Amino acid sequence: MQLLEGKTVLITGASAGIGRAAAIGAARHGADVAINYLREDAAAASCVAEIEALGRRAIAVKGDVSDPATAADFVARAVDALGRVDVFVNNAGICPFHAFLDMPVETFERTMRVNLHGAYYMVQAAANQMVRQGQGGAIVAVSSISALVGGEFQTHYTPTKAGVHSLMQSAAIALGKHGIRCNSVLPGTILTEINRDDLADPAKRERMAARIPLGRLGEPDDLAGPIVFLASDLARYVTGAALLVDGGAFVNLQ
Ligand SMILES: NC(=O)C1=CN([C@@H]2O[C@H](COP(=O)(O)OP(=O)(O)OC[C@H]3O[C@@H](n4cnc5c(N)ncnc54)[C@H](OP(=O)(O)O)[C@@H]3O)[C@@H](O)[C@H]2O)C=CC1
Ligand SMILES: C[C@H](O)[C@@H]1OC(=O)[C@H](O)[C@@H]1O
Repeated sequence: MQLLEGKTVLITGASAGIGRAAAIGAARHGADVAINYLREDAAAASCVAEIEALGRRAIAVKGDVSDPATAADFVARAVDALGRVDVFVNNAGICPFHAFLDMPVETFERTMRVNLHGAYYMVQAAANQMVRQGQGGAIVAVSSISALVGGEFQTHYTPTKAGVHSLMQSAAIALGKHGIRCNSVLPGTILTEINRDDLADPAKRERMAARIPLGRLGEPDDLAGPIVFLASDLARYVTGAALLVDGGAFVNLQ
């Protein structure tokens, strides 16, 4: 069953990791896809090629989500190329691990600007396009288990993920009257570039894996299904919700 047949999906931060898996997952379910990315031209082009090989249309638009102008540009170029916006996935994010007491101001501010401000500008631009189209839509934000729990070296990061989760709750209220649903996914620890250095320490990696009832750290593709589901009409009465995708890590106290 193709859950996104005939839909156009926009995804930020989709040259790699979770965003890329979601982009390809959406294409497998029949969607045309526009991806945003920051630096990796070749990776973005290969994501586009993979989507086209599935028989779907795709474009890649380079831009820094922390710049408000990027949001308007991404949506406008996606509409030019693909015609409309049915689904928006806010995924781009960074997590430069650092201790709290000597957190550099630039690291704190950059993390806030990319993860939270970027989400705000992008969700707002996508929602305005959906309202103009007048046929509703679905917005899925990639928050995190870190919206609910802390991390010693993530004091700048976890508040952004709580903020994204909260943004989806308020946007669900603001946009319900337009038929636009807003939900978040809360991934646990997923093996990507964002945590490659952090998990290079075998002891930490084992400790993280040991608390997961399903017995392994996550892979980007573990997020594709939940994101496609929330984006699809199967979830037509789901809005303001948050779906943990963590192998059970959050509920595993003892
Ligand atoms: N991996 C994990 O364990 C978890 C991740 N998450 C969240 O998932 C999301 C994706 O992370 P993940 O796939 O792991 O990370 P990756 O580092 O693998 O991918 C990050 C993606 O975001 C893009 N990106 C980074 N900064 C910007 C920016 N300023 N503007 C536009 N694009 C940008 C990158 O583009 P490029 O490479 O081209 O520069 C890349 O495509 C993040 O929001 C993260 O917080 C949540 C919970 C757990
Ligand atoms: C990057 C981390 O490994 C990852 O990011 C999150 O949001 C999770 O909480 C993990 O800590």
